[in-house]
Amino acid sequence: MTRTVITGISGRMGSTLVRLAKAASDLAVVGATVRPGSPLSGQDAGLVARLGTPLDVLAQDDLGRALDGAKADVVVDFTGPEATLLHARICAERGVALVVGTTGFTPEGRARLEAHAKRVPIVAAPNMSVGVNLVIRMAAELARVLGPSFDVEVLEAHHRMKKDAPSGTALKLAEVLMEALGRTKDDLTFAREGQTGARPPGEIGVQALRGGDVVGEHTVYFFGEGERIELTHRATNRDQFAQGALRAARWVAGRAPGLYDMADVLGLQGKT
Ligand SMILES: NC(=O)C1=CN([C@@H]2O[C@H](COP(=O)(O)OP(=O)(O)OC[C@H]3O[C@@H](n4cnc5c(N)ncnc54)[C@H](OP(=O)(O)O)[C@@H]3O)[C@@H](O)[C@H]2O)C=CC1
Ligand SMILES: O=C(O)C1=N[C@H](C(=O)O)C[C@H](O)C1
Repeated sequence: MTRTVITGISGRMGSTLVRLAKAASDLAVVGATVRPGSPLSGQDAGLVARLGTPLDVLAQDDLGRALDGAKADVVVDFTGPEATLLHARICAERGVALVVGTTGFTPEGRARLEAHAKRVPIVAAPNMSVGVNLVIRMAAELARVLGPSFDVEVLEAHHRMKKDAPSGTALKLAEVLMEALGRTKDDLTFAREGQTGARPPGEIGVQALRGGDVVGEHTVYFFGEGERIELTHRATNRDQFAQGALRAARWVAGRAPGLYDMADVLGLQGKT
């Protein structure tokens, strides 16, 4: 049984995680948190996560308090960069493994996460869906085989409430495409406007759409002469992200300290 604490349980991902963890016979939800000062603190986690039934675990507005006496194996965190870094510090101090789905870290924030991962095992991935992680690998393979004569563009679409852009997944796609094509960050173009001139060879475009209730869509375009390839993933609900995160939670509990990603969890070997 993997004893699991879930943070941010009133959120879109937090509430999905509570529902799916409760339904899993090999996971026990032993703690849950909401934002500091939230009026939901002290209420039953099942009700806060809108399950309609109690969980017999009280939501706390502090991860330290949620961990007290919980004997947790792992914390699963989909909140925001600042909260996640605080949670990572608490996990490092307490020796508890962590799964991070949060996106939008600055390079400095990412470095702080790496520092905490020297003390405890952390799985961090911008997208926990198994399907998306396979798409990421396929994108790299297509780029390698098609080569520099194809123009590569990444397009993502998300709901109107998303706080960061481009999505963490789009940035990860750009990173693996860059590596596969031998390009650098200087080749990334995040928006176009005005007299841009002809598309420079080697450019990788990354564009973001926001609106409505779009759960998450990513397309990598390979534009060639006389043909074009489009590699698309569309999420129609959040369950696959949460199932991937719970798979990571089972996998990371008891591992050696280190920063892992979903490729490690899924056993995907070799270069992306
Ligand atoms: N890796 C993946 O597969 C996926 C990653 N994501 C990422 O996960 C993150 C969350 O997304 P989403 O669920 O849509 O966002 P939401 O805004 O719906 O949920 C975030 C929750 O975190 C809570 N929160 C904020 N600060 C704290 C804190 N200090 N302690 C506890 N709870 C806190 C918020 O509380 P309040 O409501 O009071 O503000 C909110 O309930 C984003 O970074 C998103 O990009 C999303 C989907 C998949
Ligand atoms: O905020 C979201 O909703 C999502 N964020 C992740 C990202 O930034 O890549 C993953 C998913 O597409 C949903």
